Amino acid sequence: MKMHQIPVIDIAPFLQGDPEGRRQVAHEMNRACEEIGFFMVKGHGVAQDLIDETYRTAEAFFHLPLEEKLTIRQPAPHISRGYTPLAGESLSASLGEKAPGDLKEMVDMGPIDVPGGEYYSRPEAANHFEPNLWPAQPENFRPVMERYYRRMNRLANDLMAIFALALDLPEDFFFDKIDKSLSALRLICYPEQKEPPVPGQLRSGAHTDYGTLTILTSNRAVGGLQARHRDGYWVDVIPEPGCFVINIGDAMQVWTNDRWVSTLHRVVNPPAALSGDAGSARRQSLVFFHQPNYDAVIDTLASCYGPGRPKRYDPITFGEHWTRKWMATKTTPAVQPMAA
Ligand SMILES: O=C(O)CCC(=O)C(=O)O
Ligand SMILES: [Fe+2]
Repeated sequence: MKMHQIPVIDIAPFLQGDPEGRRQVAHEMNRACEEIGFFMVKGHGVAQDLIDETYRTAEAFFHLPLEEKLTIRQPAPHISRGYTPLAGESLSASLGEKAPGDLKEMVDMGPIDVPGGEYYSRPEAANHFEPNLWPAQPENFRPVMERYYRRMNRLANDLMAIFALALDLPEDFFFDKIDKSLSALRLICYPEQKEPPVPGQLRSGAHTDYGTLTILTSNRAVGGLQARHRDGYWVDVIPEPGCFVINIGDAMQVWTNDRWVSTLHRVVNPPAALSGDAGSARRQSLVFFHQPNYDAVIDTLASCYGPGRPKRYDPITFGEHWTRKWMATKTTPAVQPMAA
């Protein structure tokens, strides 16, 4: 059966530990990852209050005047921290497709609770552990975002254990590749569109995510997320209340030699008739990109290649893969830096 909709998977039977339930959850996830690379999870155990508080805190930040938001502006293109104003990134450029900047503004945060030490100061670690930039307003921004980041990391670790089972590996197979993860939390606001987009301009251009998996929550505004099925058509990803939308990223596709698909996705513009209608066209999302350690080598799993099925990818460290992708997407700044 083809997946014309994104499947919903209840992971409670996995988290509760009953062996039959664990196998069933892993089986469903394998199917979703083979066919469409997207699924929704329920039974994940994350408190709705935490999700709501994080969403509201992000919303309060985006409602601040631009000058205020620019106080934590991304310091340089190679540093994935801080605020990026409208059209400051073009995601389709990560796949070599030139397009105008995406119609979104965002805040990027990286690893928290970094212990420090030799591993974190090697030349290859450069840029991956930059300090986060915290705004003065809203006042609770930092504790809320740190709490959300930690909880998402825990959920991602649970999902990676399910992925290992789904690939017939020991449950802890991925742990030493993600225990110093480069995961990133990104808050995105796609404002209502008062002016029509220029040709080729989307809310987010078509791209794949770079890491292992992405955990997304968003409102249900029109002008939403679409995932491209392996058979070539676009499927609307409509979030179910209480569920997270999960998609897998490039690292899983390389590890599995294309058995699992790092699905192309994009965020489309709202219909012109709704332009300027703030109530229904503003989209906001909280996106947690789970990403391996910078020195984790992403190399095809032994079970995914062999006679008649050659390796399709050369091994690469995650740090190198991420840097290539990230740097390709940076556009010329749309807003001039403020005068000193
Ligand atoms: O905001 C969304 O729904 C998706 C964003 C996304 O795909 C990304 O930033 O990688
Ligand atoms: Fe994405």
